[in-house]
Amino acid sequence: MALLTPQDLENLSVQLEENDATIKKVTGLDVRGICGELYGTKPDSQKIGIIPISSGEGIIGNFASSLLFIAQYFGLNGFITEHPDITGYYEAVSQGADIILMADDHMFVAHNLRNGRIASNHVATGVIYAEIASRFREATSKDILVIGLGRVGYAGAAHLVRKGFNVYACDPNRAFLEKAVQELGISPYCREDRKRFSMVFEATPNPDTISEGMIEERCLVSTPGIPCGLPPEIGRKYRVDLVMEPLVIGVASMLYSVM
Ligand SMILES: N[C@@H](CCCCNC(=O)[C@H]1CCC=N1)C(=O)O
Ligand SMILES: [Mg+2]
Repeated sequence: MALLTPQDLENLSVQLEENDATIKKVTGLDVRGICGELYGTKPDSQKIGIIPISSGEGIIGNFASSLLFIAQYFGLNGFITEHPDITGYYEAVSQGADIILMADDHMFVAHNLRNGRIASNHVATGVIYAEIASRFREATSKDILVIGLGRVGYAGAAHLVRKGFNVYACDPNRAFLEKAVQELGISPYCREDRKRFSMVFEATPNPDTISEGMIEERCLVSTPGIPCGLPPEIGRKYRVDLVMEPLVIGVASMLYSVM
């Protein structure tokens, strides 16, 4: 799994402001509004214990401080533990954390100690970015394209199927595609069909996965993927809105889902 870098997390508040404005423009709601409708919850000043985890590739610069910014942005009472790992866990619980946020190289979780709910970043991120794409007010049909069927893409595709969208999907890994066809009933997207979409949810760790033949002249691309799947020249040539932000939107989805 691709890990965030400290550079990805610079200017997070600017990235959030720009993306929230775009989301509001194309869906009618901002991130708070969409998360509230998606999960039927709202933040209530819960205490958020942020625990740095030193396993694997180790602590990522800007990661814990970014989570603190996100908690505060959504009106929550965040704190970063002085120590990492188990010592940090003990500290967070002793300090009365209602929700624990911590990540190793494979899983990033939000665990609500009061109601027992737990969320993973990859599912919460897939769901929220798919949801954003599906709420494009100028969409011309219920057809939606999902690019990438890994942990994030699959979760988003499953969410869109549940919501009754016509999900077309592609992934270079044929086993991933087969699994999604079997389990979700999605339709494989083939370039030869020359079918164009006004809503695209992209969840791959590769650049330039979106080509001209895939999108309508007016289109919304929603992606947590790093680097961006939309080539800049295509974004300029067509009336494409892009929602792309490395962490805040996915973490908002995690937090709202465990409230
Ligand atoms: N152990 C490190 C955090 C590691 C996070 C790795 N996971 C990712 O980069 C995922 C989460 C969102 C996007 N990619 C620390 O505590 O500083
Ligand atoms: Mg995000």
